[in-house]
Amino acid sequence: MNHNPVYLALDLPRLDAAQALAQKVKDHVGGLKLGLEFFLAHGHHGVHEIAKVGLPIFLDLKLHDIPNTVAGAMQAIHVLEPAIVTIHASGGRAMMEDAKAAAGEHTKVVAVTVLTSLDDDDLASVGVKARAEEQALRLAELAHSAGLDGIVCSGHEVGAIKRQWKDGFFVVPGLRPADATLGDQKRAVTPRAARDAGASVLVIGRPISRAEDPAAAARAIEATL
Ligand SMILES: O=c1ccn([C@@H]2O[C@H](COP(=O)(O)O)[C@@H](O)[C@H]2O)c(=O)[nH]1
Repeated sequence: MNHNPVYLALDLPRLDAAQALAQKVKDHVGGLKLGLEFFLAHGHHGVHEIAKVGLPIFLDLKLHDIPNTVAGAMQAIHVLEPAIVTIHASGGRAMMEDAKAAAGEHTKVVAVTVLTSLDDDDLASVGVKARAEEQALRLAELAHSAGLDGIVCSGHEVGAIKRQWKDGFFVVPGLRPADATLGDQKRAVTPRAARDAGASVLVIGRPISRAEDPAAAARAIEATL
């Protein structure tokens, strides 16, 4: 894997716009993340097109269903050879075990613990009594014991999780340079803080994609790491 830990989230509905953005920033990021917005619009063809840029592809599909269905979905994307795929840890141990068993050997399967757009009050409103950090730690432990490669969590809890899972692969989104707006992210830290706390991959979207000069924004973030 490229040593630049930044993966650009290509959350754009148009394939040509996503290709153009990827070309602009490709020398300043280590990989490209394609999420539901892109994959539902462009499917396998879109992934092949973005892969031509030459960077590792992260398919952020956040699969969450019964084990048999998630395993089938993993098999369906096997041919795309993604570097990283996400599933939801709250889908449970059997779902995570079956997802990992169905993934290609070069694909890292990582489980989303607590979305970075949620805070303690949001968790309480869906019946989770634990605080975000406690819940993320619990789900990270479950993902570890299910044999996954790592987890997705915020920069607030990655350090604590890494202390329990020393060789885990930690994907951290919800990153904002000090002067950037949060938008819908509630548990945000700076890219540097996340890296210092032990993140393996730094996922960054709007601070680059919505910048007037995305390449300059990516370069500025790279310079802080
Ligand atoms: O907990 C999570 C899991 C995934 N994401 C994804 O990361 C990017 C963040 O984009 P920004 O524009 O930098 O906020 C986006 O694709 C999310 O789907 C996340 O934010 N939090």
